[in-house]
Amino acid sequence: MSIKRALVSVSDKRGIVDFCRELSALGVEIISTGGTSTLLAKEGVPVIGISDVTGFPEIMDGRVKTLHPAVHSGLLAVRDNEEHTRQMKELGLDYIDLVVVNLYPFAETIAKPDVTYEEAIENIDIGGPTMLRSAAKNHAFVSVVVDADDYAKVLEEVRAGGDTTLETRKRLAAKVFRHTAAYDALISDYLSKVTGEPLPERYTVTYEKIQDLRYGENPHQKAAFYRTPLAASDTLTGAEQLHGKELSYNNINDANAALQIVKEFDEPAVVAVKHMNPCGVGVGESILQAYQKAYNADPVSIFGGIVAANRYIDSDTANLLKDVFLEIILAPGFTDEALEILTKKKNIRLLKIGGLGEAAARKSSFVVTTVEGGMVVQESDVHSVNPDDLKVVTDRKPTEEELKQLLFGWKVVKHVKSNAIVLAADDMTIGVGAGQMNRVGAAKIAIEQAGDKAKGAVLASDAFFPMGDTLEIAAKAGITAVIQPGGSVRDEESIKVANEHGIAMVFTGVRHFKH
Ligand SMILES: NC(=O)c1ncn([C@@H]2O[C@H](COP(=O)(O)O)[C@@H](O)[C@H]2O)c1NC=O
Repeated sequence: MSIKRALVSVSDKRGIVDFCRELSALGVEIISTGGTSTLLAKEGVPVIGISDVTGFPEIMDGRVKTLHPAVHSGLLAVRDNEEHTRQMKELGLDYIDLVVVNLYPFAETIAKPDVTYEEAIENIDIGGPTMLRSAAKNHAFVSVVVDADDYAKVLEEVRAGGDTTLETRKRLAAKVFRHTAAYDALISDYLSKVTGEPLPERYTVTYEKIQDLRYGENPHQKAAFYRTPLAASDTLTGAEQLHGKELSYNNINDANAALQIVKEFDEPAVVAVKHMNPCGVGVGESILQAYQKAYNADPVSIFGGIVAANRYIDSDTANLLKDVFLEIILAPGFTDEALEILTKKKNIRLLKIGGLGEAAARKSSFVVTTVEGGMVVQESDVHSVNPDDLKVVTDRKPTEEELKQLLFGWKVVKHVKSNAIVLAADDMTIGVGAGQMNRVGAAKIAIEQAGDKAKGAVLASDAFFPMGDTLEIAAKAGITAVIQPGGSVRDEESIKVANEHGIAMVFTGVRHFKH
């Protein structure tokens, strides 16, 4: 067999003229639709209009142009089936051996901030996917190209043997079904959101590959990095890497964790992360001051960590950062001087992430966690506490300064793996107890890390205290104020201990488990 007839109908017209010119030179007859055929004709590529094949005009603003038996019989006929061949002859139909189609730009359309519902709907391609599916189903005989990156390979094979190989056709068909599935997933996602069904009976999401990773969490695990087609610019998937080697799987997770925490703050803030937990968080009047606090919070753990800042990194901050071994620094940007200083370090990765520090309310999205055989999906935890909603449950109210530190600690503890306790003082974390199997254990770790600094500091707990023991050790360490959700049947026990030690305690009414 050889490719004699191709149907070409593309929205993204990059590379199409050269591809068709070559095909034509190889003796392939080109059939095409409205805009594509106009372009080909203008560029001097011989082309037959689709209406000449269907005997039917392109109608309804292009809604119906290739949806015709003359097209789909030509694509779907099983060439070695006598009955199919007989029917084709009887009806005067011709085979189509190659389909080159890419679809209306639905993703780009709905990404536009001012897109109307009508515009989105009009950009749902119907004829294109129908041709792609027909051709892909019949890949035993028909070649189908949905990605301009495959033009070269197809040409190479047609040049060499008049047709593509069955192996290539199978590969192209699989790619088509991935493409149409992703296209439909995006449409269904858009409509589910419009109709207010974010967790429908079928969860059809689509991701596109950013890059293969060298390995996963460990060197024996394969891994790749994907993004949703509509990822916001202030996400890791939208980061611009300014310097350094490729991100690793662990880098991506850690950087993402750092990013989520730094987004909590409107004022200059710096977050240092190790193994997806914050080891140091600081806020200050400048990014330099915030970094100094984040560093001093735990000068040991920051080694080999990831640092996220919500302001430009300046030269003073860069001069301090350069002396620490860090995997990544991510920030909304770096001054030229800072870049000059930091790019001297070969092994550091510098990421620029737009939109940080702009104090925009955090948008809720959905977080997927796989379990063997399935997954669980939940809204992301973007709850932030309003100081007016805090309930003082102790005899003593927190002072203004205590309240400030409590709210700071609360923003951080939300991002620490449960059970989580964070001690804070002077706008920085001084002790982080993460991922413990009991709350008092997390408190012990945080208190031990803080040492003498625990005296006069505040404590934030991601969930309520099931008994009074955590308050006991907090009081012993010199903690003066506590923030926690409340809601335990034994809240009274903790309140009693707090009152006995003059601790001011507030309830948020909201829990921030993070597993
Ligand atoms: N309606 C149809 O029969 C139909 N056939 C092909 N298309 C699409 O029309 C686009 C190309 O249009 P044009 O050649 O007019 O620029 C392609 O994205 C193709 O997928 C169609 N459009 C939408 O459904």
